Amino acid sequence: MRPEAGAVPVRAPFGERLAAVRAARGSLCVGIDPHPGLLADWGLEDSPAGLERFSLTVLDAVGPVAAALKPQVALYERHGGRGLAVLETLLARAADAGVLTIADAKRGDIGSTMQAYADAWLGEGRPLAADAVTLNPYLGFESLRPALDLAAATGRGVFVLALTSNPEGRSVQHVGGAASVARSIALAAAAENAGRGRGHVGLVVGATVGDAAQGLGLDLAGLNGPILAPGVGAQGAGPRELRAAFGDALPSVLPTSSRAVLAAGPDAAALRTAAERTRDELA
Ligand SMILES: O=C(O)c1cc(=O)[nH]c(=O)n1[C@@H]1O[C@H](COP(=O)(O)O)[C@@H](O)[C@H]1O
Repeated sequence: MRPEAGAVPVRAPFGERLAAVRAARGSLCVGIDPHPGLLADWGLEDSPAGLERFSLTVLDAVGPVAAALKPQVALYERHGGRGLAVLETLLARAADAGVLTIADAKRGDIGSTMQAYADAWLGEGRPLAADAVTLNPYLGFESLRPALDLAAATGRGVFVLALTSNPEGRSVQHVGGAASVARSIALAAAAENAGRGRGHVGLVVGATVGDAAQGLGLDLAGLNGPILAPGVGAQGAGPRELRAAFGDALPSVLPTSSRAVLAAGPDAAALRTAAERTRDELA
């Protein structure tokens, strides 16, 4: 059972919990992206019932061999309230099973509204609260303050977009050269984590970004927090791309793959094997 809203959190800081899970299960994060085409491939309807079967199958098959599961919330939102109810069920079942969840919601808004997003995705006892949430800093890193503070207070984490895996990201994130937008986000995240054992403020840096992090002077090894690296598999990144993108910071990286692992379903054993193989190839 989840604690009531307002109850004192009992969990350890997110960075500590993540480190413990990684030591036991490795570093792969598997995205749960129930695209209509994948549901069809699995013989499931594009409906809340299909979504639930898909989500819980991935949880049971992959949860025990992954560092975290990352549901992409748009693929639940497109089913309206019943889709969000499935996401709620998935998050609750994962919490009961001791599987860490990162809600890929990419939220970001002016401070007063950000407070509501923070409460929705990180608030104690809230139905959609995950262990961590992805955040979009386009309104300014400091606009994320409610989520940064609530995550710290509740033992949860955030992953702030810095260098995204899509080619269009550079038109915003690389702007400024030596004082790039991406570097300013990385510096702000590192400042949040300073003085903490293992920081709760992570960054999103795509596995596909090549040498952009070094080129723009991002000190990823000095972040003192986790780095979510989507782009493994379907977007073309593998072990070589991860090494090139992260170098010394690799121990902090959670390589992240969705479609390439999910395509192995619906058979649970095949799904688990695909996740283990991906994890071990990247280790
Ligand atoms: O925040 C994310 O998760 C994310 C950031 C990013 O830079 N690139 C990126 O692909 N993602 C998400 O990661 C997942 C990638 O899925 P696959 O390409 O199927 O592995 C999708 O849910 C994306 O929305």
